[in-house]
Amino acid sequence: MAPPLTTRARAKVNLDLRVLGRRADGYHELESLVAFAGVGDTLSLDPGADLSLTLAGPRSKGLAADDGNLVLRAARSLAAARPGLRLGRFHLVKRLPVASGIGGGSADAAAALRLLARLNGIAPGDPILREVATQVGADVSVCLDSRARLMAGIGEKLGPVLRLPPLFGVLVNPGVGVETVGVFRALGLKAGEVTSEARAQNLAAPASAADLLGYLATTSNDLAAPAQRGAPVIGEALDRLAALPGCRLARMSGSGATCFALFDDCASSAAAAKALQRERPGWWVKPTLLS
Ligand SMILES: C[C@](O)(CO)[C@H](O)COP(=O)(O)OP(=O)(O)OC[C@H]1O[C@@H](n2ccc(N)nc2=O)[C@H](O)[C@@H]1O
Ligand SMILES: Nc1ncnc2c1ncn2[C@@H]1O[C@H](COP(=O)(O)OP(=O)(O)OP(=O)(O)O)[C@@H](O)[C@H]1O
Repeated sequence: MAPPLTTRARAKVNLDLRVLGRRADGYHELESLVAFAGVGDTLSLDPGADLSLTLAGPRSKGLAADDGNLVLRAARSLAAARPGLRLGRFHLVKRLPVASGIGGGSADAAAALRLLARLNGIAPGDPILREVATQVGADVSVCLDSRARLMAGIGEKLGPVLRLPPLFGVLVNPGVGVETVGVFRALGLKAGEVTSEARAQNLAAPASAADLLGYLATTSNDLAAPAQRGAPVIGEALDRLAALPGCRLARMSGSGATCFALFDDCASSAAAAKALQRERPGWWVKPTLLS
């Protein structure tokens, strides 16, 4: 029997996030520099006639392997677009906190599309993958190849891949689930309202980590304030991160509650993660390279 096909579903980190306005359909136009972490879920696919999903892993509790799971939603959407698509049994090892601003579900959906593409001889660059990804969720498209780049529109417009200098990060989730829809709503924008101009379209890959940190210091995450109003513990996570020795930047990712901090080297990020985990044993704390 052939071994199952396997892929990683890496966490997405929004290094910055500007909300530019709200479209007539209610979705928000964004501009965000996105990077990917070394930590993630693992998805495998055992080819077979019927589509199914099983779950395991430290973060699978509370997540259902039902039709609402983004792995099955992505598979069904691709099957609808490609009649006759070969399917199979998916197995997801869930390590990323659910509803946490690091796109775990989106990464899983993108991973499902990659595995089905491999099984069915669909080329990674086939436009059908991008089309289906965009239907499944705003973040799924950027997770298809999980490379650092600028993301715009509602998440469907992707800039060229950026080779970022290595970033030594720590990811922290203070244990609260945050629903993306509520955070966007809390911005209070009216349909059709424009709040700011696009700014970063011509962003070139920064030559050094210092250049990138310099750029990031001029930006922010516009969703942090509304997310913190709903979940004040996010403010505590940001304060704890900022107080760690060697922290160069502490910021929330996506719609929260996961926050990240950046350090100059691997030893500093590892020491910081260890110290924070000791201080807050109930929080999810991961030192990781962002690229
Ligand atoms: C905040 C980010 O994580 C930044 O990367 C993403 O924009 C969110 O992406 P996502 O979780 O894949 O979002 P979806 O599952 O497509 O949308 C969830 C809900 O968030 C709101 N939403 C999402 C994306 C967007 N650009 N504008 C929105 O207003 C919509 O109300 C939508 O119903
Ligand atoms: N495989 C999956 N993994 C995680 N969440 C899933 C999955 N399938 C469905 N969901 C549902 O999707 C919603 C969003 O989960 P996810 O973990 O992707 O949020 P997120 O990290 O905030 O995403 P983003 O950063 O893209 O906004 C949750 O309400 C969750 O119940």
